[in-house]
Amino acid sequence: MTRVDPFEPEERRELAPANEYMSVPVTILCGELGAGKTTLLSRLLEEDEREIAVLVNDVGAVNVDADLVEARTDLTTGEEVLALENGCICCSLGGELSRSVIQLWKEHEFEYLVVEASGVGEPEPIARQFVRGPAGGPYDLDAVVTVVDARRFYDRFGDSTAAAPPAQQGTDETGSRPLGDLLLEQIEFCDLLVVNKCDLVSEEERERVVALLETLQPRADIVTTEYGDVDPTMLLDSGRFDLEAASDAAGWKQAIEADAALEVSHTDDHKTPVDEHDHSDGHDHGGHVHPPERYGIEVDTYHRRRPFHPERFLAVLADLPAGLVRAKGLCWIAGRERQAITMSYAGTETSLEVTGRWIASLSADRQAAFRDTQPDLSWDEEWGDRETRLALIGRNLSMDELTARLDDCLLTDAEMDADWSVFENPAPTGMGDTTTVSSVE
Ligand SMILES: Nc1nc2c(ncn2[C@@H]2O[C@H](COP(=O)(O)OP(=O)(O)OP(=O)(O)O)[C@@H](O)[C@H]2O)c(=O)[nH]1
Repeated sequence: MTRVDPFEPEERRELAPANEYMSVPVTILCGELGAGKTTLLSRLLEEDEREIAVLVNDVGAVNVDADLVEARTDLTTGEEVLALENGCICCSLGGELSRSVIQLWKEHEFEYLVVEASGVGEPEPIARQFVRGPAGGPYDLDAVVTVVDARRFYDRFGDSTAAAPPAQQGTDETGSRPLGDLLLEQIEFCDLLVVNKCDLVSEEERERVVALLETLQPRADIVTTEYGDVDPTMLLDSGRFDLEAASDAAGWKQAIEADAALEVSHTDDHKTPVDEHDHSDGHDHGGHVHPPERYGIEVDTYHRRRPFHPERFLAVLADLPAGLVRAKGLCWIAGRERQAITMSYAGTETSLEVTGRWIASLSADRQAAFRDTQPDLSWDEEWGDRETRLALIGRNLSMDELTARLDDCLLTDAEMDADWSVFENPAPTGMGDTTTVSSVE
């Protein structure tokens, strides 16, 4: 098997201040394993006249992608393929990725760089390398593009009432991996969504996929296609990327921010936060901006200032309704008074991860410092900023029922006065620790 080696140096360029050279535009291509990234890329290399360098990263020793792309690429005329062989881009950030792209830039003349992120790479840290990292000098991030397999996406999220999922067609050599957060993170952090394999879905199924994607990611443009047949101008030099906008683009994040903003606009009403069940009917959306409800797709938020009983909450997480597509946000679990825990559900599993500390668990000085910088932070005299605020995105499911089930997990008044440390508690404790709960169908 021939492999494209890290290149023999031809002429070395030296890094100079950014204004002394034209930075090279970069498109990052993400998407689940087998979604069609390589197919799309091969077409792009064929159709675009420019000299395009390609950085492929893949997990595992055999870098099939690099070989495939190489076979379609004429290295002598300038299109270059560099394989990152030592694992995944996102695990070697700041190290191998930056070194590789800078080395590539120094040693080769090319007009455009495409980074094909493996199906398991998180797009945001990769993108940040090209904005804030050392690669931000010679490169200019133009767009993050995520390729979605329409068939597989529909089968996972499209319609829970369908009798039996259609047989896998085409190409699913990787088998059906449990859908982790990653697929949705790739959808939620991008500028353009390419819905590929549309030959394997009906028109109605395709429309449902698009409607769900629009809900999960209201900011991205969406194009539907077969065999990656996308106009190269959609992917290259599109000028779409904006780090701040991309970081805030996720539908769940927007729902939570709208909910929090609504609360701020209603502050001054001196509620007793511990007893505040402000969405108890599940429909108190006030001024939320929700996408039009199509195909039964709905976005809701759940906000409570009373902790969950750990065992009851985990039992509900193990039995979430099939129509729930995405749930994400911070939760307050009794017995974890320091840990701000992010709950993230993406189709089959929920992860609970300690992603920070409640400000209320810091020293008085540090609390004051944080609260000075966040004047809008709602604060309870007894519990401070501890709260649960989740975005819920689903289709054909009763949000009222889900809300009621979550409410049953909240501590009762008697439990509020009990010793919380005696609860059986599988929730994570250390920063970065994660507990994963699989939904039993
Ligand atoms: N039916 C159908 N098959 C497609 C389409 N696009 C790509 N394929 C096939 O799907 C398989 C996977 O496509 P790739 O382009 O290798 O997917 P990838 O995202 O690069 O996959 P990884 O490298 O594993 O991450 C190949 O056999 C393609 O021929 C499409 O639109 N329709």
